[in-house]
Amino acid sequence: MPFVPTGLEGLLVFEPRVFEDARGYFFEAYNQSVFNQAGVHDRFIQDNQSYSTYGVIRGLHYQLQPHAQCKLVRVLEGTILDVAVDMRKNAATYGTVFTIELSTANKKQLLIPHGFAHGFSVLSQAATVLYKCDALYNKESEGGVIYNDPDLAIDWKIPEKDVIISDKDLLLPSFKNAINNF
Ligand SMILES: Cc1cn([C@H]2C[C@H](O)[C@@H](COP(=O)(O)OP(=O)(O)O[C@H]3O[C@@H](C)C(=O)[C@@H](O)[C@H]3O)O2)c(=O)[nH]c1=O
Repeated sequence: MPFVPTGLEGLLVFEPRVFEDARGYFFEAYNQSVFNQAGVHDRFIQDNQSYSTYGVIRGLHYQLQPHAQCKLVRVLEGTILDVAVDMRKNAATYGTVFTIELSTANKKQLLIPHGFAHGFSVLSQAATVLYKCDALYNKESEGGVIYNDPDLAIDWKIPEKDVIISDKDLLLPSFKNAINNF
């Protein structure tokens, strides 16, 4: 199975089989049947793509129910540190931070179920990130957690002086405050 468990229920690393030959490589970036066979039945209805330069941190973001989004994240160019935080109050892994490098080279994808906050930092000179979502963008239901929350203490692998982050993301609340409204 091309899915690797992470220890957090529903959070999976997808490692596609890559066919290499003299021309280059080929792989199925997404095949609904393969996901279904692994018990993943999310129906993706929106694709997002963003480009960011080194040091950019986007996140941590989520949409509240009933607009919660499952995300399947992959990198088209560069290397990112992808970060998922378990916000599910009744989960054994509530409050756990999971991080993984996703890159053009390793072709790994992260499947993030409902109930997680998501963000990433750009470790390469630039990165183009594509992620599929199972629910549409809904501005009113957007929420998030500040990237440097002291309880989560995430190592984004970017020196503080190099961090580039949106004004909007700098206003995000702490994990403790965000979880009250989650
Ligand atoms: C997320 C999103 C944004 N937008 C618009 C709103 C805004 O004007 C502009 C940029 O939005 P943001 O600053 O929120 O983009 P960004 O900070 O890249 O937001 C994304 O971050 C990553 C980590 C995620 O997990 C995503 O779900 C999403 O929240 O794009 C859409 O039209 N559709 C969308 O689905």
